[in-house]
Amino acid sequence: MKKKAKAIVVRTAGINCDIESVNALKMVGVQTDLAHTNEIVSGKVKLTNCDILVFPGGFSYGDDIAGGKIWSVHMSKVFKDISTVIDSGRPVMGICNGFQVLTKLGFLPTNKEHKQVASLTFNDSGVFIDKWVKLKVNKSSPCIFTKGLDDVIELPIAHGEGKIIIDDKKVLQNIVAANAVALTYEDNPNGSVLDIAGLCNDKGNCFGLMPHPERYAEPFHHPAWTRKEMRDAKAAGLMIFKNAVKYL
Ligand SMILES: NC(=O)CC[C@H](N)C(=O)O
Repeated sequence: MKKKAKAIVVRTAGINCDIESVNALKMVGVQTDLAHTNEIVSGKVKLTNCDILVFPGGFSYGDDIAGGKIWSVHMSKVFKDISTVIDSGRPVMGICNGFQVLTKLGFLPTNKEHKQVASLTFNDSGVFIDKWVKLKVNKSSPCIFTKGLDDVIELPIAHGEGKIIIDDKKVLQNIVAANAVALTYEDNPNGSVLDIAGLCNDKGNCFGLMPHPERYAEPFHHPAWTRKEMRDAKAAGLMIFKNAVKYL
């Protein structure tokens, strides 16, 4: 892509990782607009005008009903525009609360009817988990965001509803067959089926993940950053954003 890529980061009441997501995109050279959900629903901001679309993490509408539920109802008013962006192959990422939204809208996992076939619900432990975790990268996945990452990366998680549940065995089979599980937990902290931490669509351009890549955009974001090897390490979270640009 010759011209500077343009991204839209969507925010709404209760979102708290929007600025970090904007920052990560700017760090990889993307011109990024932060748009409120109301501006998008009213038509003031058109989602189809971006090259990269990000739904960041947080506690939209206070996690009322379920994490991401109310936000997904608002975003369903521009369902067609989100579909257009995804179907055209542009990178779309839902981080944590954003992943809950993409799932509740029926964009993840891939299914032709865009029905909700999965959900993210309460962690098995019943408590909010906030810690750094090790994640295995599925090298066979079509996910454009995880290309070239190390076999195992570290990112922080911070969620109460990170357990992905999928009842339909066919959906599970399709996910496995398509290598849609791009990231798995080494030590499943929430009880997710298949240890899923990150899931992409069949084409690999739409990606939802519970860990927070925007919170590891600089080596010093890592808790062990004062150790020489970590100071020199590449921040895995930033690589995920960089991959979106590389793909364009
Ligand atoms: N950090 C987040 O985006 C968390 C998502 C949601 N509020 C949860 O607790 O599950």
